[in-house]
Amino acid sequence: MARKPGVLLLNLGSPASTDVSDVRKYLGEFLMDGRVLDAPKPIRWIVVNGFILPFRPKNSAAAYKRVWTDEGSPLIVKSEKVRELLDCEDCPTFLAMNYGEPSIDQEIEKIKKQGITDLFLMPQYPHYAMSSYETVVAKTMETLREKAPEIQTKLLQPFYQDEDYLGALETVIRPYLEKKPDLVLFSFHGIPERHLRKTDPSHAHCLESGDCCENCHPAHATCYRHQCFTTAHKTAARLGLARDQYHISFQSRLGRDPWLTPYTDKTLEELPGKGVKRLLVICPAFVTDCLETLEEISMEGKDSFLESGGEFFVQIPCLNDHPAWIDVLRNRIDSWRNQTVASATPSA
Ligand SMILES: C=CC1=C(C)c2cc3[nH]c(cc4nc(cc5[nH]c(cc1n2)c(C)c5CCC(=O)O)C(CCC(=O)O)=C4C)c(C)c3C=C
Ligand SMILES: [Fe+2]
Ligand SMILES: [Fe+2]
Repeated sequence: MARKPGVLLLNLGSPASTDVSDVRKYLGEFLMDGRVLDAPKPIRWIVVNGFILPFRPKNSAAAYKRVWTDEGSPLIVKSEKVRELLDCEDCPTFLAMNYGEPSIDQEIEKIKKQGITDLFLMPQYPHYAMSSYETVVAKTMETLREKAPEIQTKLLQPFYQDEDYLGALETVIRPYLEKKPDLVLFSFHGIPERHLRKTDPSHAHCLESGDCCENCHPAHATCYRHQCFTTAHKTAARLGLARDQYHISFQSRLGRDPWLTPYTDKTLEELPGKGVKRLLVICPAFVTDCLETLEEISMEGKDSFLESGGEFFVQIPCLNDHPAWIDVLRNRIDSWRNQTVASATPSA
């Protein structure tokens, strides 16, 4: 039977609009995900509906309004551009979001209708976290099992130390070093410390000592903290940055539980007092600019750094549709296609 390959890009998703009601619907779907808020379902329901949804949607909607474009959510618009650039007739590319639209469900329907036999799943998350990579993969695999079990799949692994991804980051960051920063801050999306312990298969390694996530350990196949450190250290090495020329922090904390530290918001307030006046910030956990980079860092973070005595602040854009990143994705797709065709061709 003739094989028909296709690609499915996966990301987190945005509300349908900046209306408070749409933001509430989106946050409800997002936060009722048991891999995001991992309390038992009835408790999660009470926390989400009793304590978060009555208040947060109004503030989040205001934040989304600050970054929303005429075409829609930056995350969706930029992801769609990437999809268009990768799309081709003999290997169509689809885009689905874990929450909101385009949904995984509707895209898998489309994929099925187009007769795709082999699907390359490409989660746009460089690092493994149960609240990002794991949840989008779990939902996609469940949907495929239910709607299209006949489709063969291949899954892109977390690419936090892939030399091509690091090379693309280097290409994007390097021109900004001409601005002579005092420091480069690598700010990653945070996660609760509890999640790190849960995804440690040994249940005895991560966060057990200060440098546990810096060392080699089998637990690191699913250790978000180790993977973020690795991305930062390897990118810094490519850029020729010494250890005192860059800093690593974690942003976007939600709730009162301890999350990975140091926190980006506190770091931005403290750095000017430590003599850092000129700062570059890069957010490598996001391949696509979104609310958390464009509002939390470029607006809120910048204001806070400058108000604390900083003099120069630039947030380096995410990889988005940069040609260096599109090349990386296209190469991954091409090598998968070559392997798929080769494995489908009977040997003589
Ligand atoms: C980079 C990977 C991400 C991880 C890990 C992650 C964990 C995580 N997030 C929340 C809560 C929220 N995140 C929100 C927005 C958001 N988060 C990511 C990525 C990761 N989240 C992205 C790409 C975005 C932006 C979406 C966009 O539309 O631009 C939000 C919504 C906005 C807000 O109200 O602040 C919430 C809420 C938790 C609790 C969590 C880990 C447990
Ligand atoms: Fe998030
Ligand atoms: Fe670890």
